[in-house]
Amino acid sequence: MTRSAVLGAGAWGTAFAKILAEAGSHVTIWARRESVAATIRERRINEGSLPGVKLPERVTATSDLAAAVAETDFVFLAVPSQTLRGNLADWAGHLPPDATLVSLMKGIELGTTKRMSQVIVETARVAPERVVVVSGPNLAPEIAAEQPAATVVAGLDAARAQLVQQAIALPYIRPYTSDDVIGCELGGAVKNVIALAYGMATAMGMGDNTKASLITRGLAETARLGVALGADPMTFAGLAGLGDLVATCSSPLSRNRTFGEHLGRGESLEAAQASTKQTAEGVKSCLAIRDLARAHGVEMPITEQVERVCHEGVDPRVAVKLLMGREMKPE
Ligand SMILES: NC(=O)C1=CN([C@@H]2O[C@H](COP(=O)(O)OP(=O)(O)OC[C@H]3O[C@@H](n4cnc5c(N)ncnc54)[C@H](O)[C@@H]3O)[C@@H](O)[C@H]2O)C=CC1
Ligand SMILES: O=C(CO)COP(=O)(O)O
Repeated sequence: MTRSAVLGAGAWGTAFAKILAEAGSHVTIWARRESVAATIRERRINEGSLPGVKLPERVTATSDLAAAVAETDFVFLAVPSQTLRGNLADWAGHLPPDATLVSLMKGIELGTTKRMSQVIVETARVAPERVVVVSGPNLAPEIAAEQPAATVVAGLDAARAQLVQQAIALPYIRPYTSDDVIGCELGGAVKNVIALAYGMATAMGMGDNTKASLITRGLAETARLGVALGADPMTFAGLAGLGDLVATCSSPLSRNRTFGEHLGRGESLEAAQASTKQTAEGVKSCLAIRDLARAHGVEMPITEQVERVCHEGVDPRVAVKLLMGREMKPE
């Protein structure tokens, strides 16, 4: 039987531990707080992150990192993107020498503009072939409720990607493999930014034409950046591109969309942060994605405006006017 560690006891790490255990792994969740680890161990619940979900017997938890990763085949990383580098700096020395490191995160690092797999390679000092990414339309509460969904397992080493695919396949999870790590990671990170815009549009009472336009043009700018970075454009028509974008934008369960709704109601960034507790990755990633796009000479007008609303105090209504008033061009 395989052994897996899930590092990060948030909504996704917890839902993913349930998947892994049901698919046959022994799973240890690492939680930062011992009280969270103890409740998972003793009562098999993580009420703060995934309320009402009972975890299988094969899931245990600890706040001791070395114990969590000991003798594991797979180490799944599910901490907020901006904390990954700091965490891995502490963890790198404990990781088993041949374990596959799997990123479940959807963000781009501030300052460096690196994708999560790049941060893992650099900080854990591992070969890129050891890193696999899982990304797709996978809202944690729906997955925990065992509603059928598909996802993508992307890796440079096809054999490792297939092992991860087998480790998470279930009657309600259909994983596809891919070799497009760049495309899958960008799809996951940029959709959070577009979902912020979608949430703003929703709160401003905008209709379905506006929302369809945002999704479509949001995907266009994601694919433009992806192609500039070497991604396969077809990835953006797949689960990690359009699939995740549609799920995140259309679901009231999305933290990014919900955060955007707060901003669309005229709240400041600080007020929105105070009323939403969980991670809304797009809020920070929009800055990094904007910088990445500028560095590659790629236009990302929606991302630029989301960044201005989030971090420069621009009124979302003004952002809409600016987007609509851009110079005319072919699609
Ligand atoms: N929730 C979802 O539906 C999905 C989330 N993701 C991605 O998974 C990643 C994790 O997100 P969630 O679990 O949803 O977030 P969350 O907000 O539910 O949980 C984040 C967890 O990280 C912990 N944490 C915060 N700061 C930390 C630090 N400095 N070091 C270590 N741990 C820290 C928190 O205590 C919390 O347990 C994100 O990149 C997100 O985009 C991907 C797919 C689905
Ligand atoms: O990535 C997700 C769904 O695939 C979760 O989206 P949020 O982080 O916006 O909740």
